[in-house]
Amino acid sequence: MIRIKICGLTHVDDALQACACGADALGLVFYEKSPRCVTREQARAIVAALPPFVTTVGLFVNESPETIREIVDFCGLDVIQLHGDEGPEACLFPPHRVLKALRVRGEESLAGVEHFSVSALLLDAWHPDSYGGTGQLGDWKLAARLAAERPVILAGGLNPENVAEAIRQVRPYGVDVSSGVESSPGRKDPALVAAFIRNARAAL
Ligand SMILES: O=C(O)c1ccccc1N[C@@H]1O[C@H](COP(=O)(O)O)[C@@H](O)[C@H]1O
Repeated sequence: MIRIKICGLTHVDDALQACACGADALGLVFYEKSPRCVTREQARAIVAALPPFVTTVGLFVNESPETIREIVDFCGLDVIQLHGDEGPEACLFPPHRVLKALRVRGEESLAGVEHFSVSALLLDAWHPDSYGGTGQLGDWKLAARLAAERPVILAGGLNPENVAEAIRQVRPYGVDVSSGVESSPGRKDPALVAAFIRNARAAL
């Protein structure tokens, strides 16, 4: 069964709509340079409004461990997503589960992945000017190779049109989408979110 994460929520109503469509996880971005960045207070209000059995993920880019722990505790987040240049030793937050994002640009981007003791690797597209949320398509061939060995969450440029084919080719543990289901940066389009989840579930 494919797990689906909708990332970059900034409003309670968008988050509830994603849950109503069957999202397994919701991502909240704590990176000031992102157009999807939320304050701790906004994130806490979104988490508090969610129904049970939905996993909340806090996304951080090169943030200090102390700040990450503070935010995770304050907001009641379930999972930590590290989407910057964090090395293996910076990905340990017991007892929290961690997703480490790798921005893939060729084979060498995956050198040393065996050193990451994380719940899953999230494979995103590489972009020269941005850490993520760019809508740039990832490398599905490399992702498929890694997904055969360990849990991989596929991200980067997914949308309702390509998500089923991506799942067929890569066979990931889960998929993650941000810009591909937006009406504008930070706001989700209800029809696109519904179509993304429907098409992902219909894959395979
Ligand atoms: O969403 C952002 O603004 C963001 C900023 C910094 C790092 C990661 C970010 N988002 C993550 O990027 C990938 C791919 O996004 P997209 O679907 O291509 O728009 C995804 O994991 C987002 O969670």
